[in-house]
Formats: sequence, structure tokens, C-alpha cells
Amino acid sequence: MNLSIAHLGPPGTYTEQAALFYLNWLTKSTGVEAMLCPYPSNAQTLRAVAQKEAQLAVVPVENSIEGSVTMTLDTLWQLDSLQVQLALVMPISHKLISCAQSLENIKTVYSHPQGLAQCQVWLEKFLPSVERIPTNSTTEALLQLKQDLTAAAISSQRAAQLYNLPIIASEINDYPGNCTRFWLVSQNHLPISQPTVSECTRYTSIAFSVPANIPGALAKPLQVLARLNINLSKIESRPTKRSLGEYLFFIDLEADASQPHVQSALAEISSYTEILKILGSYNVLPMNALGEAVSG
Ligand SMILES: O=C(O)C(=O)Cc1ccccc1
Repeated sequence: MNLSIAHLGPPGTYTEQAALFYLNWLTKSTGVEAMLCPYPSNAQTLRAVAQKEAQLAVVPVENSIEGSVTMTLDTLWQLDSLQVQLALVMPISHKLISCAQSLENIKTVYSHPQGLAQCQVWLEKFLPSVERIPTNSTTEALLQLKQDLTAAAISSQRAAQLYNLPIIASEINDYPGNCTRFWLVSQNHLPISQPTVSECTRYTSIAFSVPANIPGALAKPLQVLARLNINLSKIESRPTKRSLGEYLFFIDLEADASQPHVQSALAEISSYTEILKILGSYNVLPMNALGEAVSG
């Protein structure tokens, strides 16, 4: 079967790089071929899988500097038929790409909001009066750079090579350990090859709304997890968008949903929640799984 993997485009995005990493691992370890399909936004990427235009999607879910990618969480909550199959954590090293003679000639900088946010201290220091323009992805503005010698974009080294554009400044992210977690998402019940690394922790991501804003609404589900000795690796709240002050909770557990004590925990939690969604149980694909480095 030839799989299609949806991701944020145009080609050269960090998300495409993560998708390519998975594709190469898949082909090397199982012989299954796959093709990459770029979409204009992460929400459209996920909808492509929900509508069966693509079998898989790779989406960014969390950055070590900027926190959760809220559009990904919100869209996963809205789309019922999707399942997280795998996580990938990729280092992100931003470059400033431009055809300008020097930094002094730059008037505008384009990037995905995450790219602009992850380099804000650098931008304030080296390009304090430059206009920052958010784009749908780090690669969306790259085709304009050859025409506009006063424009720059924050993107990856790989993108600079793909579009044959010069890098005018390197390592411009504010924190050197910058990395992003991506999720590989499929339709429910699609069996997907997962790395079989025995010592690797399994995660389960869940999301729930609570029936009312009352004392203990969040504490009760958390107490269940504590009592059953299930460790949390992340908790995030998002507005329900129904009324101000009402929240959904996204929680990552260090356990597999098929384990009996996790099944009991989830059954008990469902009695305290309004809607409970099990987003998936998955491994993290180690970035050395291919034996070759992938860097921004
Ligand atoms: O725009 C991209 O290249 C993306 O894939 C989104 C993104 C942006 C910045 C860091 C990580 C992911």
C-alpha cells in the first residue's frame, strides 16, 4: 500500500522534515513506501485525514520555548475520528534567510508565529525596527525573497537549500535547546508501524471537558491518576469556546491505555467528565532511529 502523509507546506517546513523522518524510518524498517502531501495549515492537514484524503498527518503539538500548538489541540478535539500513533521530537535551529546585502537593509521579516516567537530576543537585538509579518508556515514567504531585497524569513537550513537562498544569520533562536514535539495522526483503527523499542516509555494523551465549574472538577480526575500511580508528563487547558472561563483539559500520561490499571483509571475518570477523548497511545520515535542526524 502506498501511504500518503499530510503535513504543513509549502515544501521545506519543519513539519515536512519531521514527516520525512518518519517516512524514511517507515520505508527502511518495513519496506512500505509513502508520499508527502503539503497542506496550507495544520488544521487542513488534520482534516485531510479525517476526510480520508490522506491516511496520515504529521502536526506540531508542542515547542520547548513557546508551549502547546493550540490550533493542533483545538482541531484534534473537534475531529472525532483521529488517533495519535507516534511522537517525534525534533531539534529546531532557525536561520535568517535573505537576499539583502546586510542586516541593515532588511525592513520586513516573515515567519510562522512560532518562528517569530522563538527568535524574538534576537530580533529585538539585531533588527529592532523591522516589521514582523506572521505567515502560515516558515516557508510561505521564501519564494518572494529573490524579488524583495529588503525582506527576510526565519526558516531552516534545509529550506534555504531547497529554495537556493542565502542564510544571512545562523542559530538565531533565543534558546539553543529549542525543540518541537510532532504527532503522527491517523484515522481510528488504522494499524500503523510503530518502533519497537522495549525500554521506551509509552504515552497516552487524553482530553476532557468537565460537567460544571465546581470545586474538585479537575482534582477528581487527577486524584484517580495519582491513586493508580499513573504519572502525568503534561497538562494543558484550552477554552471550550462555549463561554468565558470554561475549559477543556489535555493530559499526557506515561502509560499505555491497554494496561488494566489505565483502563480502570479511564473508566473512573469518565464518570467525572462530560466528554472524555482518548487521543491515542504511542511511542516516541528516537531521532537516531535512522542512524543519520536531522537538524534544522
Ligand atoms: O512553519 C513550519 O515550518 C512548521 O512546520 C511549523 C513550525 C514552526 C516553527 C517551529 C516548529 C514548527
